[in-house]
Amino acid sequence: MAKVLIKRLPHAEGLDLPSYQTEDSAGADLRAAIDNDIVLIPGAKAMIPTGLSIALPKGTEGQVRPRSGLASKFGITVINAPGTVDADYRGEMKVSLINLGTEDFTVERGMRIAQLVVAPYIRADFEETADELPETVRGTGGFGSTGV
Ligand SMILES: O=c1ccn([C@H]2C[C@H](O)[C@@H](COP(=O)(O)OP(=O)(O)OP(=O)(O)O)O2)c(=O)[nH]1
Ligand SMILES: [Mg+2]
Repeated sequence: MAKVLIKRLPHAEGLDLPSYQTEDSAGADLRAAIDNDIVLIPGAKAMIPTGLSIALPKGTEGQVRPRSGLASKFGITVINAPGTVDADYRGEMKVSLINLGTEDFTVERGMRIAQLVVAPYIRADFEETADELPETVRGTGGFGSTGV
């Protein structure tokens, strides 16, 4: 368990903090901190505020991922999935939703719209080389090179 400090902005007053729904859930659900309903017509997108700013531990990122129920039932997903919340970001966390379904979808205040996975990452020290890259069996094969 990593301690993550959260700052609640005024428009998140009364809403639950991100919460894990079961003991071993990887994602903590994020809630919509909106005053009025937002109707997403098919194809429409909207940036939904969470009303929260967070300070993730150094060396971790927040991955903003879709909820599979909203995606499979209604076609509601996160446009930039997985969104990246940097450990040094102190602005409001937001969720970019899009309606890929065929019906209008109404986002209501407090609705659990996406989930946040806190994950470790490593940073690369990118170094250009004039030599060949280390050889591998795969080589340049990709994009279906191993068949379906
Ligand atoms: O789903 C998301 C994705 C990003 N962010 C915030 C936190 C993140 O640290 C910041 C920047 O995100 P990103 O690097 O993905 O966007 P960018 O377009 O590269 O913006 P920037 O130039 O600010 O890095 O925006 C969110 O609140 N939700
Ligand atoms: Mg960026």
